[in-house]
Amino acid sequence: MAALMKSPEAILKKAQAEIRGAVGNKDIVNEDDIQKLPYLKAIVKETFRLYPPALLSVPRQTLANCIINGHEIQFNSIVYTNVWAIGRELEYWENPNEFLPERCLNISVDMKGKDFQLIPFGAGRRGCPRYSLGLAMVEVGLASLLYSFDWELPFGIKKDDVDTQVLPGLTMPKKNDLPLPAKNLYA
Ligand code: HEM
Repeated sequence: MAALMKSPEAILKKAQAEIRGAVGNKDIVNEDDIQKLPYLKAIVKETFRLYPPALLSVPRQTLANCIINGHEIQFNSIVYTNVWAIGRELEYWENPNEFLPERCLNISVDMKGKDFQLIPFGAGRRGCPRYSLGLAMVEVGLASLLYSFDWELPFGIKKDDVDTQVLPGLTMPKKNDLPLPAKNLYA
């Protein structure tokens, strides 16, 4: 929501038009609806790229000496993958620090752990085993918020004032709350 509220209003409006068009007057968004919402899915993917909930992977231990990108890694080393930095790597992402959901429309890169430029659910045999459930929870949750409510910034707060700072830790909680007045369309 912070990334959306910081972005040009057209992104939020486009997502809401897509969701409301697909869900109609059904009053509730369910998992089947999500397959008809490519723009919503692109927003979620772009959000996971910029703000992966776990910015470092769970550590791994090497079983043998190896060389990665010219760096010698010794047997028995503990290795962390910086998922946050990979998502902002210029080699893979143009204007990497910008929130641009359009870039995630029609790309083959998915988040299941086989495309290493986007690994918010980790990768390999210890990658997240409930990837599909986690992703569905976020997609249905966000789609429901955008379907049922119109959102605006608190009085006196401008887009540039919305911060995306996070606190350090295993996951990335938002540092400062963003209170958003919501208008329920279906009340
Ligand atoms: C948005 C939601 C979620 C995100 C972003 C997420 C992310 C992750 C990440 C990054 C890892 C470490 C992967 C690695 O180091 O390669 C992980 C592991 C794991 N996740 Fe998730 N996860 C989510 C939801 C869930 C849910 C809903 C469940 C269970 C119902 C779950 C269960 C697990 C378990 C059991 C592991 C450890 C797997 C292992 O060590 O073999 N996750 N998750």
